[in-house]
Amino acid sequence: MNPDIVKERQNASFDVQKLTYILDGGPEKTKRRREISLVLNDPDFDEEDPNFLSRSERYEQAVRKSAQMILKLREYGISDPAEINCYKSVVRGNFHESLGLHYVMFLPTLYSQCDQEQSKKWLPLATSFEVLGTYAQTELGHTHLRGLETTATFDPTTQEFVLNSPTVTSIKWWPGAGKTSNHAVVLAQLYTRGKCHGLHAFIVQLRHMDTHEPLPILVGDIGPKFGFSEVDNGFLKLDHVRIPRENMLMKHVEPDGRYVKPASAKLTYGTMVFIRSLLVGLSALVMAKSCTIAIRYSAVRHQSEIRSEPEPQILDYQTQQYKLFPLLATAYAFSFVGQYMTETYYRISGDINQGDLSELPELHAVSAGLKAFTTWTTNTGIEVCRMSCGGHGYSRSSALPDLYAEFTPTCTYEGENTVMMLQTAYLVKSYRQAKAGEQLRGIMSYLNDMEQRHVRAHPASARPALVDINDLSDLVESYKLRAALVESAAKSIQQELQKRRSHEDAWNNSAIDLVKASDAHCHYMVVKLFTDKLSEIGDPDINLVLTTLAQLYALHGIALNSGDFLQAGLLTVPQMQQIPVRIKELLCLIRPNAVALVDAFDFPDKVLSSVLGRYDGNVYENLFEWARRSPLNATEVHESFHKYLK
Ligand SMILES: CCCCCCCCCCCCCCCCCCCC(=O)SCCNC(=O)CCNC(=O)[C@H](O)C(C)(C)COP(=O)(O)OP(=O)(O)OC[C@H]1O[C@@H](n2cnc3c(N)ncnc32)[C@H](O)[C@@H]1OP(=O)(O)O
Ligand SMILES: Cc1cc2nc3c(=O)[nH]c(=O)nc-3n(C[C@H](O)[C@H](O)[C@H](O)COP(=O)(O)OP(=O)(O)OC[C@H]3O[C@@H](n4cnc5c(N)ncnc54)[C@H](O)[C@@H]3O)c2cc1C
Repeated sequence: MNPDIVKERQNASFDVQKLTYILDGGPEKTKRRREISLVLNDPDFDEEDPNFLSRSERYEQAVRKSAQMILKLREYGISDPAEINCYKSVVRGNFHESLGLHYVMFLPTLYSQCDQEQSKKWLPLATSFEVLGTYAQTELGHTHLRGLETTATFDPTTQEFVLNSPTVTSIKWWPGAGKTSNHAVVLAQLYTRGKCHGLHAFIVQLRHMDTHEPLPILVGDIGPKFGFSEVDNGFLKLDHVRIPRENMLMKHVEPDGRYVKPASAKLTYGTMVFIRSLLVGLSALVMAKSCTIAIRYSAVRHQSEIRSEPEPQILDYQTQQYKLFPLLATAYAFSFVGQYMTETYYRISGDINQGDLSELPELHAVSAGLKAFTTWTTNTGIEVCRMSCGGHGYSRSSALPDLYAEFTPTCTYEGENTVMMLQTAYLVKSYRQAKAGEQLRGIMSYLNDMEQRHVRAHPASARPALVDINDLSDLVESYKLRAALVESAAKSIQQELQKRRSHEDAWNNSAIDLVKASDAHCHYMVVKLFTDKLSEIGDPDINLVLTTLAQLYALHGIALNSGDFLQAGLLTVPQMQQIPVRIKELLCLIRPNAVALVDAFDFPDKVLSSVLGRYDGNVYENLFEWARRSPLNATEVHESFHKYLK
């Protein structure tokens, strides 16, 4: 064990184990997660580092691993969806898998959209992996759902739907598992009796069940990408492909071609809401991994000098702390927001299953906004962690390049982040409702007292200094009032309408304000949920260290967005000048606990897959060993010497 890291652990002021329990949701859950993590000792999962393999080898390795995972899940009797998720994220490490989409999109779509008869047919096939599925929605030319071109036309004479990609731009593009899957959920515009009824989901067989040869359908892999090398993102061109009427999910077409409206057309989009909710938790996980790597490495890396003494640990540099500790605070904040998002998703989808759709718009708005907010923040955070590791952060051995490349598409898939932020129609609607005197419930209820607060851009000098920057509840209140930026967005729309612009143009001309409002709303939610969590934590040592992190998260966010807080008169200039001073004090308070705080995330070394983030801190000898495994070192003299240099 590296002596620096031993010393760091001795300095901790709290019980790491107890904090792990809080993150997991209780000691029982930690125990179970650790039991599941033991699978890492299984020799069947001993693999070469994918960074030393070609794309085709990586794909093959991932398929082998996916198949092994399925067999082991059965062998160990793991069937609870949360446990399957845990098991898979342990085994998968930092990479995605070819069968990932079957689990996260295909199966959930079947679970939520099959009727009884369809469930009876498809669920046994899909859960036994005879049917391997993908989710084909996006097209070469479109992702906006109303604009999708693929058609499904009902033919009552044969009781079939005819699926067609009428143009090049309508070719399905991106769906994972282009080479792996034999079925797809295809999203297409439904036509029956000559009328279009909008987007619906259909199950389409793509490949022969024994030979895996494609049916008369063009299907394949779209080629190498920024990351996701293990995943065979695919294309799919359908040329008047016929499927039985029973393959339409939720069956909205009667045998005579009559269309039966669903309770809400948006239920077809349910799988996206599910994944967006999951991505909040994934952001927390990846931020936590990145911080673990960068903070442990910063504790064992010595460089330059502060005083004329031996080289200090780089974690002692104030600037290093300023780069990393706000991200550490963010990892904790997002962990609690992830827990909230999961609970909210299951609560509201439970109500939806019982026929109560009243909270669907809020679930959609919250999951879309938090997905965008947390993935954007995490994406930039991983890169800060990588940079903070200097040159070694650039090596794939650090895992940070892989974490970045695998995570960055979360800002794009399941709804491009700007587009997701623009799903703020709900916010503006709520604002208008509150202004009209309606009492809002839930997370939007803060808009109820907007009129009394009069939060508007007028001189700060005309306002009382509301905020004690050392008081978390005051900071939460400031974020809440800043979230009233929605008022500016609503006003911008109003002004555009007064200029006789159409509603659509008024919306587009106010889009920057709308995204800002949405961002401020999400930021408020994160600060509030983090602060609320503190009241549940009885252990005084843990409460203290998490309170310090929550204060840092809140103040750092104000410092980054100082213009908003000053403009709205929520803070005075002298208070704003106090914030950097307080932030520096908080960095000093966090410093002795930094390593213990990342230890509490409890990532086994094999899951982190990072030479820099090793628990024992023995970085240099392992970096050397890792480099020696590089395929370029397989021979002492590379063949290119004989071919070109000699
Ligand atoms: C510790 C915990 C660890 C947890 C770890 C968990 C591990 C999980 C691993 C997860 C890894 C995942 C790996 C996945 C691999 C990649 C998967 C990628 C898959 C995809 O990308 S699939 C394709 C996704 N595509 C999109 O998301 C398209 C985005 N576009 C849209 O959604 C729509 O076009 C848009 C922008 C919403 C507009 O919709 P549209 O209907 O065209 O527009 P309207 O203006 O007509 O809207 C009408 C109305 O409906 C409301 N609306 C829209 N969407 C929804 C919805 N989903 N639900 C409810 N309501 C919705 C909208 O707000 C409008 O409301 P109004 O009241 O204003 O009428
Ligand atoms: C790794 C990966 C895996 C994927 N897996 C799947 C899958 O399994 N199945 C599937 O169906 N799809 C999948 N996708 C596709 C993914 O869902 C889309 O890429 C995503 O929805 C974004 O759409 P787009 O690529 O068309 O971007 P575009 O919508 O073309 O975005 C391009 C730019 O235009 C801007 N823009 C677009 N619309 C608006 C607007 N209304 N207002 C303001 N700005 C706007 C965006 O902000 C962005 O800056 C995957 C994508 C990736 C990268």
